[in-house]
Amino acid sequence: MEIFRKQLSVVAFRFSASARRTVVVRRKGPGFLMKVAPPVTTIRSILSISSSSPISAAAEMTGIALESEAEMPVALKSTTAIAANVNGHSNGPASNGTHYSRRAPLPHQTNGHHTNSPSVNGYGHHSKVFDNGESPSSNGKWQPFLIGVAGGTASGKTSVCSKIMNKLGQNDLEHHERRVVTISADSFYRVLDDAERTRAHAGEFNFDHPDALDYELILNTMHTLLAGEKASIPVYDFVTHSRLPTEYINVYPADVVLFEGILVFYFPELRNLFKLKLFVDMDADTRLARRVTRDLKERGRELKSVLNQYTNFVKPAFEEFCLPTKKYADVIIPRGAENEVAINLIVQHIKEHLLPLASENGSPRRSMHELEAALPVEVNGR
Ligand SMILES: Nc1ncnc2c1ncn2[C@@H]1O[C@H](COP(=O)(O)OP(=O)(O)O)[C@@H](O)[C@H]1O
Ligand SMILES: O=c1ccn([C@@H]2O[C@H](COP(=O)(O)O)[C@@H](O)[C@H]2O)c(=O)[nH]1
Repeated sequence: MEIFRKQLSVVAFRFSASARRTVVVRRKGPGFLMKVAPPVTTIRSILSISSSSPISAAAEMTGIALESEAEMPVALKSTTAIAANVNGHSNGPASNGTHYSRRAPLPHQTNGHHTNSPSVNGYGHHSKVFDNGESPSSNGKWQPFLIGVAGGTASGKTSVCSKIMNKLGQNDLEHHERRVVTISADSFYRVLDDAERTRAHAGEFNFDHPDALDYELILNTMHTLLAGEKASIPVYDFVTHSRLPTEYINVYPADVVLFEGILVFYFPELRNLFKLKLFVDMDADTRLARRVTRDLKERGRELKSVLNQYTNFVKPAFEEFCLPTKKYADVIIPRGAENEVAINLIVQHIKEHLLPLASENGSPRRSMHELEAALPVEVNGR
């Protein structure tokens, strides 16, 4: 297990320049399959890495090779479903309105003692797990690791987050044990007045403009989670273009928070909260085709209005507000959720953040075992 842990620690973003051959370790049932493979692909063809990223220098130096094996497509969920599913506490339309009680302490947060506060035992000494050289927080206290996931409409942001959650085995865990959560910016569309709602129903409201979002609530929510507290966020209904009046989602403190949305890199203050920024890249034709299918099936739209909205608002706003934020990304993921290799690298990066926290706190390392058990992917080492 220790060997496996060491192998984990050298993958993803800590490639050595000397790594010219790749040991592929694949978990198959209870054992490991190990093999040595020659380089097959360079990291540049798998995912684009921003030149400003601390990752880029390491990647530039390496000829690291990666292998991947196609997986079955994951079940794809609607954005709202994902937002709800992430914390598992949706009180969405089909629920009975019962809210979950406060999240139980995570194994690594208790040191064997029960506490309701995820931030009680300051994790300043874990700063080494942050590859960007920053400590978990400015005051040395534990903070969640915030990851922003941007990209155009229907680029696959939700699907990428869903895959990350699945690969980390988070969807299989009891809700109170989950250490990674996903939140969608779709939950934060602001409340429209009557005139705006009328325009929205006619397909004449610009939901792709930054003003369509309740930015204040977004920031408050992020700061609440960073403080290790529970946040309650609205449930958005795309059919009525409004929040469900009596429903909300409880998001409980987690070690890693994925926040996905078309404009999550647009606002500087929000953008600066992210320790890792991902941009999901997909060509416009594919995105339009997927959006049409999704909006007709899941968002109660007519073809004509989807196309009008796309031409008048979605496309121009993408070019004006979303695409320019691609430059802020640390990692660009071409082909969205199809890009297993890129997603596996990100999963490894998250594991590198989570595993040391679990093992260095005197915890029974249950979470580490759970994460490893849930890892059906190749792991590259030396
Ligand atoms: N690789 C894929 N192949 C086919 N359909 C996909 C793929 N990825 C996403 N989709 C579909 O495209 C639509 C948009 O995907 P989603 O992940 O919700 O994107 P976003 O969150 O960026 O809007 C969804 O209906 C989803 O099922
Ligand atoms: O009431 C609404 C609110 C938003 N939209 C559209 O949603 C997308 C963003 O969601 P993705 O899941 O990233 O596609 C945005 O382009 C808005 O146009 C909407 O149609 N109606």
